[in-house]
Amino acid sequence: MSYIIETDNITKDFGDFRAVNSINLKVPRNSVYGVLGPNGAGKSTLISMLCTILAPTSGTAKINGYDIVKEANDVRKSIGIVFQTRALDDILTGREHLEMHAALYGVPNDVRQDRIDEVLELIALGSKADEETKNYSGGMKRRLEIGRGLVHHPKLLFLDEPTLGLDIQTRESIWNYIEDLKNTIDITILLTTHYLEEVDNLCDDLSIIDQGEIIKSGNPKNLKAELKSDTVTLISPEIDKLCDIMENQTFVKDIIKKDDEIRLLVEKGEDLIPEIVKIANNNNIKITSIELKHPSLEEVFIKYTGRKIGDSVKMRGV
Ligand SMILES: Nc1ncnc2c1ncn2[C@@H]1O[C@H](COP(=O)(O)OP(=O)(O)OP(=O)(O)O)[C@@H](O)[C@H]1O
Repeated sequence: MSYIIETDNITKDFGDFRAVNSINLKVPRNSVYGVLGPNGAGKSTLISMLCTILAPTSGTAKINGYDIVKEANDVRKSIGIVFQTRALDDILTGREHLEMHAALYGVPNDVRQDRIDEVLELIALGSKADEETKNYSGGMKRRLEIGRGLVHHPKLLFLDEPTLGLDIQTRESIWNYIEDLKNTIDITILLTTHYLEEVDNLCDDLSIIDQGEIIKSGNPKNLKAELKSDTVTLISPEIDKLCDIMENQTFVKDIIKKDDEIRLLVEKGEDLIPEIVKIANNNNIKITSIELKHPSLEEVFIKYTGRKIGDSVKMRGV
């Protein structure tokens, strides 16, 4: 497989504090990759090194095949960056922002206008292109910032907390744009976030980073499946009898009874549903409702970090 990002024990110390500790990350081309971690986990420090803004203390990385220290210029040409802090000038129009960025990145004059029109269409801002950005909504501003990161046709786009501070509706519309980008152009997107739904909705693969280290990587579906803790909730008018029978089944790891329902903790719940229905039928027990719930990424995060993503980080040092 070809990787657009490959890091080799990349490490960053600030004085005697180790912010990023020997990270080995491999990001496949043309994917959306999530780096998930609580505040202070080291996400921005890692991204800053990959973008050549910060030099690593030790270790190294290749971006699009180029070394981040020895071939920094080639790395910069290969990437687009959208930082979490908003950086638009209120009195410039959307088009002017894109023109400035295109000039800054040396997009040749003869293709510049076409590129800008192409990006405006991609981020659906064509009709607002000549308005000052002070009149844009939060979501439009964010789309413009993403568009700005695309004008020079990067192979890799870094999105640092792309939906931080946006309301849920705007967040969902940004997710749709990111999804469209991935399907429309030849690009890899690396996004850092502490929103679990963002990773679940968008990312092909993810790494959980905590206290400067990668503690688990994989794709969201497999990471959830690995927890082996599906819940099958059953409702029945004969719940006590059903509970007695289910308690004796070897596939039931745990059982919780609440009012007229029981919850069975099982592995691979979808494979077991026919078996559960058959057992109930054989015992003449009517089931009025059956519901399967897979574990969420939140449960994955708690398993590997020992706490919820919103909780503060532990103190750490070298
Ligand atoms: N220039 C610096 N000097 C000293 N410490 C720093 C510096 N930059 C970052 N840190 C520390 O390194 C750790 C990682 O910070 P970083 O910004 O990379 O985390 P993060 O995961 O991006 O957090 P957030 O989600 O809040 O942006 C934090 O404890 C932070 O205080």
